Amino acid sequence: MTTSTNGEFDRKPLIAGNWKMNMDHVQGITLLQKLAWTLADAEHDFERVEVAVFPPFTDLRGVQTLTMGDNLPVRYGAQDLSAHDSGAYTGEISGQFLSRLGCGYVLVGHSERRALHNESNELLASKVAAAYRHGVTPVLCVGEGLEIRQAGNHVQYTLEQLRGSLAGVTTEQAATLVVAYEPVWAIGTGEVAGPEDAQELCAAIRAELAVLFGADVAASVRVLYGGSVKASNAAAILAQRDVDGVLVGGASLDAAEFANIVRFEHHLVTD
Ligand SMILES: O=C(CO)COP(=O)(O)O
Repeated sequence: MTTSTNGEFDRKPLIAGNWKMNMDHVQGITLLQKLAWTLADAEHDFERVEVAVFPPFTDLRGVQTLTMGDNLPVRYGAQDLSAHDSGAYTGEISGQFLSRLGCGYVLVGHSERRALHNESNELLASKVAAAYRHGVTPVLCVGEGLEIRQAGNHVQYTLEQLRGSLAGVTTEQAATLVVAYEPVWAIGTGEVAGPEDAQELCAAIRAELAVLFGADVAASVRVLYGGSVKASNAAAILAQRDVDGVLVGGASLDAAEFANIVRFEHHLVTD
């Protein structure tokens, strides 16, 4: 993403909040209402900078009712989905259900699912396929752990995850894809990747997408950075050419802080 002199972006920035396993359905509604009021007060232009939240599954019906009832311009998605559409898969959630709940997006392959639930690139490729089958845009998460970074293999490792998790995706599907680069060592640690680190990997991801799907698709895919993003560091990260948004964990649970990340352009001058 660039912020050229006329203030136009190459791609519409996406500021996404991953609530993880926080906020029950009552708390979730309060948080979303606060966020919507704060952004409305600030006259935020949602056409210019898109906003999406990723609440727990149990919040999604309430989020749908609120956004429809109050006509909120905030988009939302789920944090995971099943590779299957229906059947004997106890505890799993179908992409079809997410679609019916108005989810525009779904996270696929968050590092916490890769690590805690042994989700492989092969399984994630089936989840990506399931998301497309039901018209929900996948936000594919990739990123390396500390040891891989220290060994200097972070680019190679991340691109392997990307290729493996996108196996079977068509060029047409890829045009709507969102990728989130989230280095595991920066998640929830307060250790944010420097803007140059974020740019290096986001650019490498875009270059790989060009190899896989062609330059036009690569130019349209939004690549986000995630890992300890806050209002105080978002603007510098988002000023990088290939960073088209951020995926925010902890700081998305505070409406005022998250709204300030959404309004990152207003911090560009002062940061
Ligand atoms: O995992 C993340 C978003 O998906 C990042 O989490 P934090 O912003 O809490 O580091």
